[in-house]
This record gives sequence, structure tokens and C-alpha cells, in this order.
Amino acid sequence: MRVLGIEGTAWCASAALYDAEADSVLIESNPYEPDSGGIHPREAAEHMSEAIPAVVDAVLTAAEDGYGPDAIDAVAFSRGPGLGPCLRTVGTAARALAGALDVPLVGVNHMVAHLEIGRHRSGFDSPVCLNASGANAHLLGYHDGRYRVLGETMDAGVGNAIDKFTRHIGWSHPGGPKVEAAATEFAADHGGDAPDDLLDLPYVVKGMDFSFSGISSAANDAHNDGVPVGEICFALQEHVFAMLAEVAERALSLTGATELVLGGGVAQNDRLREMLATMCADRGADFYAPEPRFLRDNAGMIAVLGAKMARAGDTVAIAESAVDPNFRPDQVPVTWRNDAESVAVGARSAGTESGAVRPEPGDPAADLRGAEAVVAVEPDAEEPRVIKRRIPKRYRHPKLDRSIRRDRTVAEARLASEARRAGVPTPLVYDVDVANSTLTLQYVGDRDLATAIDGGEAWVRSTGRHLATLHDAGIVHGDPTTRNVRIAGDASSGETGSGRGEFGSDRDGSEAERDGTGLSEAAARTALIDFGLGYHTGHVEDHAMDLHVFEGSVRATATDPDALIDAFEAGYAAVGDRTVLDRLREVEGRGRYR
Ligand SMILES: C[C@@H](O)[C@H](NC(=O)OP(=O)(O)OC[C@H]1O[C@@H](n2cnc3c(N)ncnc32)[C@H](O)[C@@H]1O)C(=O)O
Ligand SMILES: [Fe+2]
Repeated sequence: MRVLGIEGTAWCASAALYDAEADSVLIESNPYEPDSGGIHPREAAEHMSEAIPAVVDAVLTAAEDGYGPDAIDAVAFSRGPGLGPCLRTVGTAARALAGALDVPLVGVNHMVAHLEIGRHRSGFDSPVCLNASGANAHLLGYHDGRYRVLGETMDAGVGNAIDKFTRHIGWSHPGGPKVEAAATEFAADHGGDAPDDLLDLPYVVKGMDFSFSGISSAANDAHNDGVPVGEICFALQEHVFAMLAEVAERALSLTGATELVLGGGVAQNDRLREMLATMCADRGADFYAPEPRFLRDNAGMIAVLGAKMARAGDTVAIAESAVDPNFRPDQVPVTWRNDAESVAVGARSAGTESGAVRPEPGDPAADLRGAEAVVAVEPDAEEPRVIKRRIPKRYRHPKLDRSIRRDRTVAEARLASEARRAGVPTPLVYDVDVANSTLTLQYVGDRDLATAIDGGEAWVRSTGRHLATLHDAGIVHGDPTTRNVRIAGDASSGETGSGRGEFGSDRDGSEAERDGTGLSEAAARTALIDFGLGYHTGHVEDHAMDLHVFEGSVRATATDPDALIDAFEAGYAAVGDRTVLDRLREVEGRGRYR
């Protein structure tokens, strides 16, 4: 099969020929380069109208020269996401070409194409995919017929976050490569890879999501304050890429996947690829990033995915081929893969998103390695204890690494104790060793909620009550996934469990009421652990994010999430502030979230 692909979502007018039998890709591209500022949608669309016919012509001519008049079996085009005026130009060209050649038309999601090209070239079976492109940043895993969003930016795309700074200082678009050059030069002038000085910038990871808005503004402010540009570029890369590497590691840990592929324009950055390669090597995972011509926007990735879709019969009638500027990757029915290739999303996985691996006492696996910490149980007969050590990450700048591990260790100890005083069951903190980022904690519960989510209404409801109590005390958890909720008892039988993993709060015994399932909460008790990403805040938005993170982990884990989410929200509403639930609806409605 041979497919002609057309790309033109924003800046790159491109056509390509993919010959599936030979697995060869010919790409012709013509970039739009704004004189100043960022991408102007109208100018970009004009560029598409002018440049698309020429690149298509060049590829078509080459195809017919090589294979004769019936060279093309299908035409594939980027249907979205992207700038509306650009997408419409490309859509029109693709429809006309498919009609003239009398071949099927395939509508490709640009984000899925960024990831599939890496999977295709690597030959990996079930990778987690990190997309680092201009307008987007997310982690995806194929599961049950869809690409699931495991984590994503809460605001700007990664390239745009960097380009915002370069626009501020007057550099032309695209800024990413210039930041890379300036950062490399700064490092070379300051003693190699890791100069001691690292400008402090915001580092924001919330559960599996992350935010770049604060870092762009802080970089701009640093420039206004006279910090040298090279120093800012270096720090910008170290912070932004460490955030991506951290969430990628969490996604690997959550799913138990052992393969990571990278895609998107920012993936051309050597430092980002180096960090991800180091992270993967340290946890025994395989890493793959395709060569640069497949990373930046290009029609090759559109043609390759187009061929997979066409082979699966996934073509589109001209009348139904409208473009979609907001086309999300998780909206795409994945017709070209089979279920055997799914990554485990949720409970079936062995790993964890953060330090929450909790071997049972006496577990032969003395040390288990989460994404962030190594956790060992001391099987003391009287009272089992957990020793949790946040281990250094080689991929991070040493200064950033030290401060992250120290800050989270301190936050976890302090907030767990404060939460406990406010009435939320958490482990007692026996010892804090800040220098070694190590905590000694009480062993709580029997197992984590992720392992028993189905039918766990009573536990979920209890979790809702605890989060409401926590928020009422002005604290957010920051990472309240089902793996960071420890449970005891049996929600379906009302048994109180073995009692081995005792837990409680300083106001224990106050919630013996019966919930909607007829079970007493004393029979389905929960404790919150892992406060490392927590902080003090009274902002409704931050509280709503906690609920969003929890509900996201329930959706990813449960067979029938709706009833559980209702129970969770009922528990929250019984104790907490209803405006937080209203804000949650608003957060979900913003489109970035499901
Ligand atoms: C929707 C679609 O139009 C959009 N495409 C897009 O943003 O172009 P892409 O080629 O995937 O990525 C471009 C971004 O990639 C950045 N970039 C290119 N080379 C870079 C480098 N060496 N280091 C850092 N960023 C780089 C650019 O600054 C720019 O922000 C997307 O995929 O989000
Ligand atoms: Fe892109």
C-alpha cells in the first residue's frame, strides 16, 4: 500500500509518500516562518494555500515517476487539532486530491500521528507515549480501543511555554532551538553539564498532570530583573524537561509498561531526549525517539498512520470529513491496534505513580521501587513500619533533584501530621531524616484502594469525606490517586479486616454513621498517604484539582466508575464545600480534561 499524506495544522506545509511494503517515507516540507512574534493564524493559512499545492505536486510527481499512474492507494490528511483556517485549507486540498485520484480519504489525528510514528519506527508493542509538541503535552497509553490520557498539561503546550519566553525577549519563532543553543552554551561556559548555579523556577506536577504557566512568567520576570538569557534558558530546560521526565516515569510506573516512545517538535531537543533516556535506563525500560524529520510536524507521520488506518478500513466519506480544531487524541477510535497491545491502566499494574508502593509486612520483596521512592516494610511484630526513601534521580540537575526530594520529604511529614490533627486518618510519622530524604512511617491499612476499587463505594465515600476535611483545614493532598488511599476492612461484607494495619486520626471514632450502601464507615475505613505533593491553600481551584486527580484515577481503574464517583462526591458534599464540586465541573468543562 502507498499513501500520500498531507500535513498543515499550524506552521508546516508538508506532503509525504509512504510505501508500506518498503517501509520508506519521502517527505517534502515548506515551513512558515513569521517575521516577528508567534504564529499569526491568518498568515499561516495563507502560507498553507500557497505552499501545499507545491509540496503535494512534488510528492505526487515522485510517486508517479517511481510507481506509475496508479501509485497512490489512499490520501491521508491532518484533521485536527490545529488552527481552523490552516486545517480547512489542508482538508480542501486532501478532498480534491482523493477525488481526482479516485482513492479513499483518511482523516488522521495529528497528536496520535506524533505518537504512532515512534511506535512504528521502534517496533515496541505496548509503549507509554509522551508527546512534547508546540501546542500540546501529554502522556498516552493505548487501552481497550482508545489512547487514554494518563497525564497532560493543565495550561500551555510545552513548546508554546518555551516560545512565550523567547517572544518576550524578542527572538523569532520558533524559540525552542534557540533556547537549546543558548542553554548548551551556558552549560559549556559553566563547567559542563550541570553548572552549580541553577536559577530557581516553578516546578509544578500535580498527580500525573503538570503546569507550565507559572514557569513562563517567572522566566520573563527573571529577564526583566537582568538575569542573563543563557542562565534562564538553561534553567528553563532543566525544569520543564524534568517535569516531563517525572510524569513519564509516573506513567510507566502506573501502567507497569516497560517501553516509552517520544514524539512532537520539542522532542528534537537533545537535553529532553537525554533525560528520558537516563530515566528509562535507570528503571530498566526501553526508550525510543524517532529521527528529527519525524518529530517536528511532517506529513510522513500522517501517511504512516494513514496507511495503518486505511488497511483497517478506517476511511472517511468526503461528506463527513470536516476538520476539527479541538480534535483530542482520546476521541479517536483506534481501529488499527488490538487489545493484546493494551497497557494496564490502573489496578493490574505492579508499579505506582509515586512513592506509594506498599509491600505487605513479611513480603519477600523487601524493597519495592516506585516512581519516586523506595519503600521497605520493617516487619516489626508489634507495629510494622514503613521506611520510605526518595532516591536521587540522575536525569535531574543535582540542585533541582536535592530540592525536590527535600521539599517533598518535609511536606509529607508535616502535612501528614497536620491532616491527622484535622481529623484525617494518616500514618504516624516516627522519624524524618531530611538529609537522606527518608521517612519512617506507621504501616497503615491492609492494601491500597486501587486493588479493590470495583464495589468499593464505601471506601470511596470515606475518601471523599477525608478530602473534604483536609480541604477544610486549608490543605490539598496534591496526588490523591487510588494508590495513595490505604484501606482496611471489606466494603462488601462489612468485615473490619485483619486489623493488622491499624490507622486513625486524632479524632478517631467520630464517623460511625452508615453510608448510602448501608455499611458503616467503621467497616470500610480509609487513610490517606503520600502527602509529598501537598501544600497549604484555600483556593477553590486547587481543591477542585484534588478531586479531579482522584476521579481521574477512579476512571482509569474501575470497571463502572460512575457509581463510585457519585459515592465519592456524596462523601465530599457531606462534609465539604459545595463550591469545590461546582468548580470541578468547570475544570472538566475546559476541554483539556475528559
Ligand atoms: C497541533 C499542531 O499544530 C502542533 N504542532 C506543533 O506545535 O509543531 P511541532 O513541530 O510538533 O512542535 C513545534 C514546537 O517545537 C519546538 N522545538 C523545535 N525544536 C526544538 C528544540 N530543539 N528544543 C525545544 N523545542 C523545540 C518549537 O519551538 C515549537 O514550539 C502540535 O503538535 O501541538
Ligand atoms: Fe505537531
